[in-house]
Order: sequence, then structure tokens, then C-alpha cells
Amino acid sequence: MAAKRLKSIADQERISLRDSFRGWQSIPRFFREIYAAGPRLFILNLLGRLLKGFSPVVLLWIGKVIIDEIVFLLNNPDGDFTRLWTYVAIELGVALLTDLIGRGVTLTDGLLGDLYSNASSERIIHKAADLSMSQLENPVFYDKLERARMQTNSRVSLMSNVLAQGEGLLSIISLIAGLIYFEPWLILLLILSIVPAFINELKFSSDRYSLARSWTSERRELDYLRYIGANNRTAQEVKLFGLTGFIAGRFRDMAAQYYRLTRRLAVRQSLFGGLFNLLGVIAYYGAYILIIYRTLGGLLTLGELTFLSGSFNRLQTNMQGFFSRFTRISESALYLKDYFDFIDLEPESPGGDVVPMPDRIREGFEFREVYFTYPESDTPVLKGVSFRIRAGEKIAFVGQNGAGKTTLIKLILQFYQPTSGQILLDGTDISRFDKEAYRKRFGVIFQDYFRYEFTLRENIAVGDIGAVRDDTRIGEAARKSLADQVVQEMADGLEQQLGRRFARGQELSGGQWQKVALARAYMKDADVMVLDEPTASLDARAEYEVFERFIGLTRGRTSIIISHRFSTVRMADRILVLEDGVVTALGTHEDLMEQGGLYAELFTLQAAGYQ
Ligand SMILES: Nc1ncnc2c1ncn2[C@@H]1O[C@H](COP(=O)(O)OP(=O)(O)OP(=O)(O)O)[C@@H](O)[C@H]1O
Repeated sequence: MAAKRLKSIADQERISLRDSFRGWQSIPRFFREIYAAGPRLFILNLLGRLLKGFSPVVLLWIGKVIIDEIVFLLNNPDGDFTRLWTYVAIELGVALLTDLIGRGVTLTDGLLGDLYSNASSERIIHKAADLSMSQLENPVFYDKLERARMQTNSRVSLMSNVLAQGEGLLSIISLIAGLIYFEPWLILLLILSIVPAFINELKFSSDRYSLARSWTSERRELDYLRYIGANNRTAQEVKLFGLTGFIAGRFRDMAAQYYRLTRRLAVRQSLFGGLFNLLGVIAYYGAYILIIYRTLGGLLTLGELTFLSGSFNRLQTNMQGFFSRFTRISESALYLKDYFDFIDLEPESPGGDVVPMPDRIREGFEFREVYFTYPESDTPVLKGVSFRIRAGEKIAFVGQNGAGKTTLIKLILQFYQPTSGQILLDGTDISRFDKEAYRKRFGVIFQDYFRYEFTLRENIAVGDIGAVRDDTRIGEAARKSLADQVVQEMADGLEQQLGRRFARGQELSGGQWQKVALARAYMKDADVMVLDEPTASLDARAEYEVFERFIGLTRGRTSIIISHRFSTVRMADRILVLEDGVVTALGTHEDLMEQGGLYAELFTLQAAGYQ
């Protein structure tokens, strides 16, 4: 199998050093979101870190005072020991307090992280709901959604890193103040030992991000392969068709390329990093020798020697931590920008004033010269479609696979806007109605309805989720769609968990699922019922019953039915025949039979099959 060649770091647009800092602009907004998720925890955390930030210098300082006091007492054996023990007690107190505060900080970090992660996941769900189908189907948008969703955990660690960074900065400033006070030259050595390592870190982090980013869609494919390769839904086909080798091979090729690219980066980073670290060790010993000389020369006390060498050592570790966190933050902050880019996506809006929905449909729908091409596609699906659906009538759409029947429904439901032409409801362009109010008037079952792994009750109630506790309405919807038979067969009745994913879940047959899905359309007293292939999985008797009920129950209500079964279709008031995106006939069953076109041909073909 010829594997796709994947983009390497050399192929793609590189993210420059300056771009690495770009992400930092999003941090204030990020912290506003975290604050909003848990204001009290956030303030507690800041206070804790503030105190903890000063603890290293305080501890080192007390250590210095203690050693100087010991040296003094050694030289003056008759001196008073009270001061020494007081210092030791203070050191113990500070050490205990620092430990306690440290635990408090870890605790508030974890809790804040949880709160923030929950809040941001919810935001992403809401945002995805605001976007149009064409936005969601667009791969660029989808990649943004994917990045926003996948990086929830990395945002949580970003939060801890930024907070730790503030704390680290306090420690560094206070330790530097001590160094400057006794021995300013040490600062120069410190800078010398740290800066090259920092630049190295920064460079590699932007490379890592560039690589990960340019690979978003490939990683999605890897995830998809992992999913279809090890999953109870695909297991049947994978076993039957022997697909394991194919899927695993495809996964292996892609994963190996990704591994090779990341390995090269990681090895180079680690080599350079090691080299620069050696520089740090040499600088530390340079500083140590300088301090020893000064002490031997009587310029520094023994306590000051321990304070300075301790401070230098701490500073070096703290600064290394600071810089490596800095690059980690720059890296995750770039992802943060992806998240905000997604949150800031503008939903498509028609512009102009919103017109209130009429309280009931008087005339009906009208398609006027509607042309439609799916986004990201060049092939027109609808090519100048004009027809009316009268208020209260039952209309059936028929036509061969791919003719555009479901597309007509998607346009009526405003999942997409026509490329040109108009769809009117009682004379008003449907795009001018508030989408939510408009869609509320429809009871719909889609051809590719979703099987939610929720309870049976919830699966029916998704048609009007506000009524999930309304047993009367759920029971009625189930009766109308024959789903009541399914309810009776389940051990837990309406509370039966469906699907196999969760404990006590019960899988349904195709026809049972269809009855459940059909019940959703009955959940509300909709003005317009839309049934797209509602009976494809039902047995002949169930199908007959479903339709008989449907006709009786929706008398006088506008309904649209898509079906390939002509026994169903002929029950409609009028039938629209769609051929390759064009309406070729519209009339009653009798009219169309008389005309002798595609409808008559298909009807006769199917009828002959039953003889
Ligand atoms: N989301 C989409 N993006 C791009 N093209 C699409 C999309 N959905 C459908 N199409 C294309 O639009 C054409 C019409 O599809 P549609 O689902 O409307 O057909 P249909 O008449 O309902 O067919 P069927 O009887 O098989 O359900 C098909 O050629 C299909 O490939």
C-alpha cells in the first residue's frame, strides 16, 4: 500500500520565534475565564503562591543567620544560646508553613482545573451548536473544533504552569535581590549559564508546535483508524472482511512517519539541551570558587557563603524551571489561541431584521428557482427547483438515490442556504425567521437519525427534550410510532439504557430503533412533519400500520415524506418526482401514472415485484 507522504517540519510554514510569543496575548483572557470558573479558589491560589514565592529566600536567609550564630557561639562558648534556638524554631515554622501552603496550592490548582475544564467543555458544545452545518462540515473549521476539544487537558496544565510561573518569578526576584546585596558579579555568571539554554528551548518548542499543528488532520485520521480498528460497532465488518491488516497497516505507516519526525526533533533538542546544561554546571562552580575566595579573604562570613552558594544553586534551578515553563507556556498558549479562534467563530447570520414566525401556516412553502451546491463541492445538487407545498397537504418526494430529496429537506430546515433562489414560507423568505423558533415547528425523522446511547425515555424525548419527564407525552409519541411495543419488551421499560457502551445497555434491532426515532417526530404538536425514509427497516406489517396511523394522526397537517416504497408514496396527496436535481413531475398518484414518466415506470416495476 502506498502510504501518503506527510508534511515534515521542513515543508510547512514555520512558526517563528516571534510567533511563539503571540500566544501570550490570549493569557489575560484565559485567566478571566478561569477566574469566572472559580473566583474564590482562584484568589486563594494566588495568595498561596505569593507566600510560597518568597519562601526559598526566607529559608536560605534563616539558614545563614543560624550558621553565623553557630560560628559566633563556637568563638564565644559562654554566649547565650536562646537566639540560636529561636532561629531554629523560626526555620522549622517557616518550613512547616511552606509545606502546608504548598499542599493548599496543589489542591486549589486541581479543583480550579476541574472547574475550568468543565466550563470550557460546555462552551465548546454550545459553540458547536451555534455553527451552521456548512461551517461544521468545512475541514478548516472542523480542525479548529478538534484542536479546541482535544486540548482541554493541556489548557488545565497551562493554567498551573502560568500560576507557577508567577510564583517562580517572585522567588527569582527575591533571590536575585539577595545576590545583588552581597555579590553582584554572580548575576553575570547566572545569565551566562541560563540564556543559551532558554533560546534553545524556545526554538525547539516552536518547531514542535509547527509539526503538531500541520499534522492536525493526519492525527484525526490516526484517531479514526484507532477507532474503527478497535470498536464494537465496526467489529463485525472488520472480522468478516478481514480488515485488521489493512487498518493496522495504514495506521502503522502514518504513525511511523510521525514518530520519525518527532524523534528527530526530540533527539536534537535533548543533545543541544544537554550541551547547554554543562555550561550551567561550569558557571555554578565558577560562582562557587568566587564565593570561597571572598570568604577566605574575610569579605564574606561562613553564613553568607552558604546563603550565596545556596541562592545561586536555587536560582539556577528556578530559572531553568522558569525558562522551560516559559517555552511550555508559549507552546500551549498557541493552542489557546486556537481555542479562542474557535470560540470567536462568527455563526453565519442572514443579516436584516428577524421576522416573527406566523402562529400557523396559512399558504405553505414555495421553492423559487432554487440552486444548491454543497460547500466544498463543485457539483450542483439542485438545479433550478421550483414548486409549492400547500399548507395541510401531504407531499411525497420520490426519485433515485442521490437525486437530491434529502437535500430539499435540509434546505427547508435551514441547515444550508440555497446557492441561489429562494424558499418562502407564507411569502416570507425562511432565512428571515429566527432559526430556533422556525425549527421548533417541525417534527422530523431523518434517514440517518442518531442512535443515542441514552435511556429509551431520553431517546424518544430528544424530539422535545424539555418534556423528558412528561410520561403522558412520551407514552403517546411511543404509541403513535409503535415504539410502545419496544418499551414493553425492555426489562427496564422507559428507563432502559440503550446501546452497548454503558452498563445494562440493551441493543435494539434496526426496526426497533426506527420506531424509537419515529416517536421523536411525534413528541411535539408540530406544524410540519418530515419523514425521510421512516420505514426502511420496518417489516411489512409495521410499515403499513405506521403509515395508516400517520395519515390518520396528521390529517390537515403539512407533511413531507421521502420513501422508496410506492405503497407508502401513493398515500400522499401529491408526489414530486426529482431527477438529478430537477423536478420532472408533480401531481397525484393518478396524474403521474397517466403521464407515464419515471414515476409510472418505477411504480410498475415495484408492483410487478409483488406479483
Ligand atoms: N453533506 C454533503 N456534502 C456534499 N455532498 C453531499 C452532502 N450530502 C449529500 N451530498 C450529495 O448530494 C447529492 C444528493 O444527496 P441527497 O441525500 O439529497 O440524495 P437523496 O435523493 O436523498 O438520495 P437517497 O435516496 O439515496 O437518500 C448526492 O450526490 C450526494 O453525494
